[in-house]
Amino acid sequence: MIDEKGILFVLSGPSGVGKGTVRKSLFDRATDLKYSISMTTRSIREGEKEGTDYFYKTKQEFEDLIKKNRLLEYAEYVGNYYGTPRDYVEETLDHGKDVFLEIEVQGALQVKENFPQGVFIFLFPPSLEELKNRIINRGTESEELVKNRLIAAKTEIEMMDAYDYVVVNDEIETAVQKIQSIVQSEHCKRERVAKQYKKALEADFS
Ligand SMILES: Nc1ncnc2c1ncn2[C@@H]1O[C@H](COP(=O)(O)OP(=O)(O)OP(=O)(O)O)[C@@H](O)[C@H]1O
Ligand SMILES: Nc1nc2c(ncn2[C@@H]2O[C@H](COP(=O)(O)O)[C@@H](O)[C@H]2O)c(=O)[nH]1
Repeated sequence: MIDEKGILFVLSGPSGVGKGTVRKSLFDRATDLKYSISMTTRSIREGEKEGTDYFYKTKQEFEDLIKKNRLLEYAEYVGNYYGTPRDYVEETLDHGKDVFLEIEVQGALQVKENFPQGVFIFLFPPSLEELKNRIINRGTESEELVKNRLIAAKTEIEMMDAYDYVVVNDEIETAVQKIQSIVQSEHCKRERVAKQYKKALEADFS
């Protein structure tokens, strides 16, 4: 059967590289992508909203979700849990809609095991110095947390080869356009495969 499910796109990259900024700019444009809102145990930041940025959970609530297998993937990242709701992603893909995840690397690797047909994009900083400046200037984390996130960034960058695409986030506009191009070309690839499959089926039955 021709696969009519949606495509799963996964965006990762070190903390402060600009994943959230690029994703929001992508979603501000006309897009058919559906964003999967994650669950987290981290505290809500000023300006964030429950159900828009995250679903905020206690540690106990999060561990219950893990036990009940309600998460497609989850990871402990710099002292907090983060995870992707399984039902939302599976149901949306089954309805033929594309899903976009913005998650860290350990979680992305778990997703890759279950969805090898997914499209994995790594957002890379123009330089490590710029990465550090961005996370410090965002001003949302204490000095210690910034330090821990930068330590995690090193390990994350080492895993970059596991991704299908690397996009450098120098100019936001350029990075967003590149991700839009990736989305379009992945659709074209699948259309081509579907056409080839259809042709082979017709030949079989003629
Ligand atoms: N291309 C860019 N040029 C300059 N500044 C940028 C760019 N992209 C993002 N920023 C800024 O860098 C900071 C970090 O961006 P953002 O919060 O989107 O990163 P993130 O990768 O989502 O981080 P985290 O993983 O910690 O949530 C923000 O202050 C944002 O405004
Ligand atoms: N494995 C997962 N990682 C996630 C998920 N949602 C967000 N994240 C990533 O966590 C870090 C920290 O996020 P922050 O909002 O505290 O700055 C960042 O890399 C996010 O992309 C998820 O569901 N699973």
